[in-house]
Amino acid sequence: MPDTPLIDIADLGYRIDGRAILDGVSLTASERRIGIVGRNGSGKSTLGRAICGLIPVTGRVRIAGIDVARDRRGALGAVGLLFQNPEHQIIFPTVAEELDFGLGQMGWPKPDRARAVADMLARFGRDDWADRATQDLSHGQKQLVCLMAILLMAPRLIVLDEPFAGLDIPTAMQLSRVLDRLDCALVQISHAPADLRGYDRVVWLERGRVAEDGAPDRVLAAYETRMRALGAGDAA
Ligand SMILES: Nc1ncnc2c1ncn2[C@@H]1O[C@H](COP(=O)(O)OP(=O)(O)OP(=O)(O)O)[C@@H](O)[C@H]1O
Repeated sequence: MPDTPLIDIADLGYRIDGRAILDGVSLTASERRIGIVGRNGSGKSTLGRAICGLIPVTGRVRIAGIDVARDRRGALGAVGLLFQNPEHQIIFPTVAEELDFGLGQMGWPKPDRARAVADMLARFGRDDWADRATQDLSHGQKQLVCLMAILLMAPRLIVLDEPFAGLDIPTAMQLSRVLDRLDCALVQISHAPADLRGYDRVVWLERGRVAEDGAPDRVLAAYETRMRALGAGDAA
């Protein structure tokens, strides 16, 4: 289906206690690198979860043609989410078990899973991590485990929720290189324009709605000007 957009979102809505968190968001996109910016509480993480089919929204969310909220198994091969906090993602005591889980969910036989997990660890030069306790890993190491777990499922799209938050400079540079090399499409959520340098398209969310959508230079310049104006006053 060459004409199927990678991201097909129409009139997306999500409410908590009657309050609109996402309100009429529409986005059709097939770019490889898409940024989502917006200030704290604008709905970025919620949109990320909606793109992955993890929350009950109104409207349409299709990723690579898959209705991600209804077709959960199909969604695993379509889109993966790197959570803002890896503590919220990791559930198993060892790295190998953590990496194995998603493939099990996808129905892979055990020997194939073990081979794929070993290959993934080798790809990142972490062959000795299989039996490491996940709870003993640093924040950046946990994040890498989460990213490896997603890559094993080979989704068409990965949503990264503030992936650089809390990383020191070398770890951030390493992650940046890892992300640059990925073949799959990325949606990166950030409030730092510098994180989205070189991206193909940027969507600016404001109070759960799309404020601007388009070329990064234009959207990020408008976003930064607006954020600085807000920051200069005391009412932000
Ligand atoms: N479980 C929840 N219960 C109540 N309100 C929530 C819940 N989850 C999100 N919200 C509210 O929804 C709004 C959007 O939150 P969201 O986390 O999507 O914003 P964000 O743009 O990712 O923010 P940040 O940059 O601070 O991470 C916020 O006002 C938040 O308080």
